Amino acid sequence: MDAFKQSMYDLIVETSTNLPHDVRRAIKKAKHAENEGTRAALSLSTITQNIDMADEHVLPICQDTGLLTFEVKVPVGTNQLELEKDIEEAIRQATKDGKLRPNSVDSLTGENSGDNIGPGTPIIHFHQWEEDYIDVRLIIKGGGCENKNIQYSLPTELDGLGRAGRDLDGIRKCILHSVYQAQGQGCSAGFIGVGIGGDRISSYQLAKDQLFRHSDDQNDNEKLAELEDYIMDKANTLGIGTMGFGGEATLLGCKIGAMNRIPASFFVSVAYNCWAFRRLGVEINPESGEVTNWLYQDGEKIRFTDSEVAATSEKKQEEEEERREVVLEAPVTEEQIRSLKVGDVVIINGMIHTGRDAIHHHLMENDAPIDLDGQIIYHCGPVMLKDGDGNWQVKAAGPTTSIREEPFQGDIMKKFGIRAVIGKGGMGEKTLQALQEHGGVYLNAIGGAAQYYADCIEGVEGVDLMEFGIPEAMWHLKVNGFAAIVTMDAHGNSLHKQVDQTSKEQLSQFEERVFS
Ligand SMILES: O=C(O)C[C@H](O)C(=O)O
Ligand code: SF4
Repeated sequence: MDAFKQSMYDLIVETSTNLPHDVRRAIKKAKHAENEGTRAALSLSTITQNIDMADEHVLPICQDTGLLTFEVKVPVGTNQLELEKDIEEAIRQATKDGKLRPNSVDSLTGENSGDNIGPGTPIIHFHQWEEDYIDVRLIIKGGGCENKNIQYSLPTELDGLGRAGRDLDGIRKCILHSVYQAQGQGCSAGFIGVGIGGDRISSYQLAKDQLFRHSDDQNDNEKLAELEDYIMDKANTLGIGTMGFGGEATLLGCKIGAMNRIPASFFVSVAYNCWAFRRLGVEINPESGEVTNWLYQDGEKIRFTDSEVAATSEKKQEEEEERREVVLEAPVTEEQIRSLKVGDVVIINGMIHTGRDAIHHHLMENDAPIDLDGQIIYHCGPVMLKDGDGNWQVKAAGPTTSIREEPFQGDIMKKFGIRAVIGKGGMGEKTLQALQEHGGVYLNAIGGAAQYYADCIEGVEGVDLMEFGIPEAMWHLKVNGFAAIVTMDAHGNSLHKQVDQTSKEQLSQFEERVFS
């Protein structure tokens, strides 16, 4: 590999496996904000444990290694075509090495290109500049948080906040609303980049550009600096918390940029990024292709397993939340499931089977490749690699956003006798009703904790429907000590519904004008 290609490979691997120092600082702060002993605090501990594991094993922090987006600044006269080729080669290699999940899928046929290269993937933006070095910034942003991006066209009416007009106060309302609507589905606590003005496209681009700002920088624009502080303060009172379990840490960072617009349009765009905020940058010598400086790595690197940081929180919970631990092993009976309640922690041993979008779609029309009676389905698209002996190894395996399966989940559970599904972010009314009728339960795993869960997987016992590609196939996994929390039970209770309601009530307290 020549030097530039190697530098790009290093950038990709480092971005996927090692969170930048500024992001680590923000997560540490959140840990101190959470009340000790709560679900949110325990989930944050899993997250920080996962961050350290990914770093130590040089494996993906989250199994969704996202859409790779490069922002490249080059001295005038640099051959951009050469750089593009090298970046693509580096991506191919990182995919082969299990540092990236094959994530590039044909939008019409569903076919996975297998190497992360395809029309539109990766995204590479080149810009020329007057400096004498190359600056490459990379963000790998997963699908769950990308789906929670939102764009507002002002004036508009907002749930809980009323009318948002074409002024700073209307912008304020949109941003607060964007955090509320994301709930836990984008693996909160999250970071947001906000773009004001432009057209629909440039507004979103500006929002994403904000994610390249340093987490602890100060906005040059006084009004926007004030708004950023206000949002950080108020969004963290919404009570959404880690993974939407309720809690004190909902937003880890807020960066806002503004540009001109044309008189008839007024857009506010929000790019939501999960806690697994994977973005890094390097400065490169254009002659040698070597890295001269790593960006976002100033200050000390926080390692969460250090005893001082591991002590979760400064705040003590007044009353310990009641928590029951139940061990489950498939096949699970209806009686076992009906005995579970929201808040119980379930420890799973034995077999679980992955199934996400393509599998759910398939199962609506077809038979299952194995008997699913009493079984547990895991909404997960893992990173898998074959070892030297041709055996599959799990490299990363956290949950995916479950709500996408809402139209199918209840029917599929009933059709095949499935008793439990594990996912993240919760599901809706249709599934909640089916859980009640059929005797089923929804278990929430911690989003992004891909190393933590991969560690619970003792073996891969087989795979079906490989034609859907690695993330979408049905993997049969033997697990030991796989922990998840009951967030929807067979008695009509849903923690997600409850947090949505309370956070909406909280949101409505911010209806009054603040900025004139
Ligand atoms: O695709 C995945 O594995 C997860 C996705 O990023 C999600 O948050 O749903
Ligand atoms: S699973 Fe969660 S942490 Fe991973 S990319 Fe999706 S939103 Fe981010």
